[in-house]
Amino acid sequence: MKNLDDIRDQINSIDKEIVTLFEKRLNLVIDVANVKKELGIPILHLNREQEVLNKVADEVNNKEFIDPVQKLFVEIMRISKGVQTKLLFPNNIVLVGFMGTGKTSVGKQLASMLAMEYIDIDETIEKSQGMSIGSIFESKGEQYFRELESKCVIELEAKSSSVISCGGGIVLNNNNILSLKKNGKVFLLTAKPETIYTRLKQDSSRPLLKSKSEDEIKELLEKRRKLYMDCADIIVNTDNKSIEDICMEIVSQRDGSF
Ligand SMILES: Nc1ncnc2c1ncn2[C@@H]1O[C@H](COP(=O)(O)OP(=O)(O)OP(=O)(O)O)[C@@H](O)[C@H]1O
Ligand SMILES: O=C(O)C1=C[C@@H](O)[C@@H](O)[C@H](O)C1
Ligand SMILES: [Mg+2]
Repeated sequence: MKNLDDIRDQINSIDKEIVTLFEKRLNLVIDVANVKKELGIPILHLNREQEVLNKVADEVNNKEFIDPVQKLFVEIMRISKGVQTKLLFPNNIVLVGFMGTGKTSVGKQLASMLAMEYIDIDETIEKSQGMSIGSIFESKGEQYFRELESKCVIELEAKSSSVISCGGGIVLNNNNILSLKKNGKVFLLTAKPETIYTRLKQDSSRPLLKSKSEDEIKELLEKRRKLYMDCADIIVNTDNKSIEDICMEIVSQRDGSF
């Protein structure tokens, strides 16, 4: 029978090799990020992950280990992408815009694509209060919600390299925008009133839009238009675009300071 200590010694020495190799891999990942940055090459290479998974599967001797090896590489690539994006996106990506422009949908997918932390201000408030936004508006009033929103924004000043999806009314208090801009680039998502109406007509979770007509949406949008435009670093229209296309547009919009 094999000696347990001997086996553990072998595992320890393999772990040491893994650490050395992983560190080497991470350094190469950083090199890739720097080259991409310098040459302006798109950061995301969507087929690359599948190529790597196919390649490593070919390398496995015991075919029963293909699944665990691929799972390991999914994680290795997720961590590597996180290291790359920390370098390429040191700032937060802040998504603002009217209700239904897709801040939450786009933010979630963007964070996953770039392996960045995802923060949704509405969801953070709902979690901290143990109540839906509708219930907060109903039981405590809009002003109370706005105070929670501003408190949350101040706490987010400590964040970096995160995707932050704001609530639609974040622009109503300019101090919110000043805080978010300290560490972040503000992307304004836009959509036509008819698009917003179509996206949200079945959804009753937004107290300010409950059973509102397309014209009423248009009116509220007009009232807020200047606030949205004034805070935007980059504007991304979302009409007739898929969430994935919007994410790719945001990633490709980065500039030197981003
Ligand atoms: N580009 C898009 N194409 C089609 N449907 C979309 C698109 N973006 C968002 N939607 C849909 O619109 C609805 C609202 O989207 P989402 O919750 O992401 O908006 P939001 O900007 O976060 O709104 P809020 O300001 O209320 O937080 C969802 O049902 C979502 O699936
Ligand atoms: O535009 C707004 O004022 C709001 C948008 C939502 O994200 C929520 O924050 C809330 O429903 C208010
Ligand atoms: Mg949202």
